[in-house]
Amino acid sequence: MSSNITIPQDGQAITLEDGKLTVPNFPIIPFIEGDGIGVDVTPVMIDVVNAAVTKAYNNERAIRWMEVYAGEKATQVYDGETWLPEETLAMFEQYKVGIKGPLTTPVGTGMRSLNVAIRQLLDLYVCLRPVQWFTGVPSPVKQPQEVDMVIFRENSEDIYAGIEYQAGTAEADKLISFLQQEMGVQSIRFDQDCGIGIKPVSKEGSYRLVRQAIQYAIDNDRESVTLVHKGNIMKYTEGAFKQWGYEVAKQEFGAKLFNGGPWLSLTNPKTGKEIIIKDVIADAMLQQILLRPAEFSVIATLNLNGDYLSDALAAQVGGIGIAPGANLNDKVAVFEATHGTAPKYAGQNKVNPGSVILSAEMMLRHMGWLEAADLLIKGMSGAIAAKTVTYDFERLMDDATLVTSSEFGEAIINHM
Ligand SMILES: NC(=O)C1=CN([C@@H]2O[C@H](COP(=O)(O)OP(=O)(O)OC[C@H]3O[C@@H](n4cnc5c(N)ncnc54)[C@H](OP(=O)(O)O)[C@@H]3O)[C@@H](O)[C@H]2O)C=CC1
Ligand SMILES: O=C(O)CCC(=O)C(=O)O
Ligand SMILES: [Mg+2]
Repeated sequence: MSSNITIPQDGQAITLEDGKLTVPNFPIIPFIEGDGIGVDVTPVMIDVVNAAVTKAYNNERAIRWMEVYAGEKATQVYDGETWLPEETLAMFEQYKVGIKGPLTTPVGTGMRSLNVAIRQLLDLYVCLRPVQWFTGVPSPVKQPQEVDMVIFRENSEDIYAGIEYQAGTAEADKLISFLQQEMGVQSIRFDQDCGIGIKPVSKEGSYRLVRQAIQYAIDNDRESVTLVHKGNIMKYTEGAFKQWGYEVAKQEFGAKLFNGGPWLSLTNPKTGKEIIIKDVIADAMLQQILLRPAEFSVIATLNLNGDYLSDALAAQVGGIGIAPGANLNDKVAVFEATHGTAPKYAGQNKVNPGSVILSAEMMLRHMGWLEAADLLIKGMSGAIAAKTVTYDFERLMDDATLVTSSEFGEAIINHM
């Protein structure tokens, strides 16, 4: 099949050797615009990043953006039925660092999530979502400055694996019969017209996620890693995740019992400080993050818990309009907003582009372009402090000036 992607001729690929990225001065970065509000936020992100890079490095460095396709735009560019072209995945793999806008997933019917498919097909097993407050952002909590957490959400397993059968199908009936007849299951309350799903959680998948979370705590001088799970109810999936999390802390990082256990502690080899490894059951965690946010720093959790937790925490610091994220493995990184396609606002130049812009800030840091990343934060802080904000913040702030998505981007650039 011929390609629909135009590779910038004046750019070079980012490469990886012995786990270290080599970033040329004119790197090619693949991006997916995204469905719905993708058209409102992604072009603003590109303008803001270009401005930060130009300001930081004059014209000695610049990103060569390369559009790749997924979602509705892919169906327009390809043959009408291709939602996630193979060459899109191949480009992310080849160019090592990319970024994407949100993609629509129909509810209760239709195809499975393209966002989840990208993570699974590229085995981007860490979903990294930092949650931090910017001074002046309206928040429903009294002390949003106490929220400073980094979520490591397992991104390749759990019920997001998509092993799920619709009620009334031969597959659902077969699986239910197997469970009842061969496994002695008696607890399926209504076995007629019953949908059924499976939740795979492995030792290897849990180990690699928690390993990254602990390493992050070491590298970034964080005081704790909290394993969040629902292991009292789902003993051999969520409970096993907790067990394996403690195990990896002991076996690979030398963690020891803290005050007689069950929590652990280890000495950060870089700072000599203590890092506590603890666990909290997921429902209790959702109240703890509201009542005692200062007690949590790095969080490691399974896919569904991480999805819920990241939106709940985002609300405490201004909402999903400003919450960034990244999907990572040891080779490839695809940065991505936390929010979805917000269809009711699509094409209105209204929503907050902050989430994908801050995802790009994480991307610049990942590339080692720290000066540009810092400028981006400076611009965002300045725009918020000047109260030139999009509708989501404006409706909660006194005396704020309401701006469009693109005007917010301009305000960020003006404050760099
Ligand atoms: N990674 C991805 O690509 C994701 C995709 N999705 C998909 O997106 C679609 C819509 O999902 P939905 O549950 O409605 O979630 P959305 O995140 O799209 O929107 C929910 C609400 O969040 C607020 N919001 C979202 N984005 C912004 C923004 N940039 N600026 C300001 N406010 C924002 C709006 O709140 P208000 O109404 O208060 O203004 C909006 O109505 C679904 O198909 C879903 O599967 C969902 C999440 C992630
Ligand atoms: O893929 C989707 O449609 C939703 C995914 C999601 O909510 C998330 O990753 O946070
Ligand atoms: Mg989500």
